[in-house]
Amino acid sequence: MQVTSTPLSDVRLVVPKRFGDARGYFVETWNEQAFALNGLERRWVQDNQSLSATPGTVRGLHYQLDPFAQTKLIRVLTGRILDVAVDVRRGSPTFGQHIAVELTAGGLEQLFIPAGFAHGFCTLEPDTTVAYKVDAPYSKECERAILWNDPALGIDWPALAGASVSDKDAVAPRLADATDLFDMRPA
Ligand SMILES: Cc1cn([C@H]2C[C@H](O)[C@@H](COP(=O)(O)OP(=O)(O)O[C@H]3O[C@H](C)C(=O)[C@H](O)[C@H]3O)O2)c(=O)[nH]c1=O
Repeated sequence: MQVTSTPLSDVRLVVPKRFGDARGYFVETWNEQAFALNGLERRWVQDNQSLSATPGTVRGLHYQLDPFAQTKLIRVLTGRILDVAVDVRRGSPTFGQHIAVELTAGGLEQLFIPAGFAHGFCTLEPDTTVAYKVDAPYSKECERAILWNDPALGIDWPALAGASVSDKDAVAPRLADATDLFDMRPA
């Protein structure tokens, strides 16, 4: 398993070892010991999966507040996405900064996003299926969103981004207007 850092502290790109043969391949998509050895131990409590039919579907940018803040481990089962994490922790040296990385079914790449980051993606192919583990249960009350195409974030979405967006995501506040964020500043 290969784990690489990203410009956002604690956000990691994970690529599991692929055992290929004439039939195809086998991978361990998650292994408690391997993840713990890389400082990525989490007690996953929920597995999620979404299918997006239209290329250019954008889901996000979402996060949950404490006590249901979530670490997420994202991978693509079919298709391709541009996966984005935005630091929404006031006081963080990278507050408002993001990373954008392509995750593909064929490449087996995974993105490990700790709590404190808003997460979203744009699908790049039809019928893209995304699966992700979370270490806290869904909480509608603690769920928040920031606007996916907030110009201040400077996310270089592909031209097709926004072909399909939920009503909720279309009216999310810009980061500057968001009231409920994480806070790393000293009390
Ligand atoms: C997230 C979630 C949703 N739901 C229900 C609530 C809605 O009735 C329905 C669709 O939810 P939503 O439109 O929020 O789904 P997405 O837009 O794919 O949201 C996800 O997209 C971005 C990329 C994320 O990182 C989040 O994990 C998650 O918010 O599923 C549940 O029952 N459990 C859940 O854990």
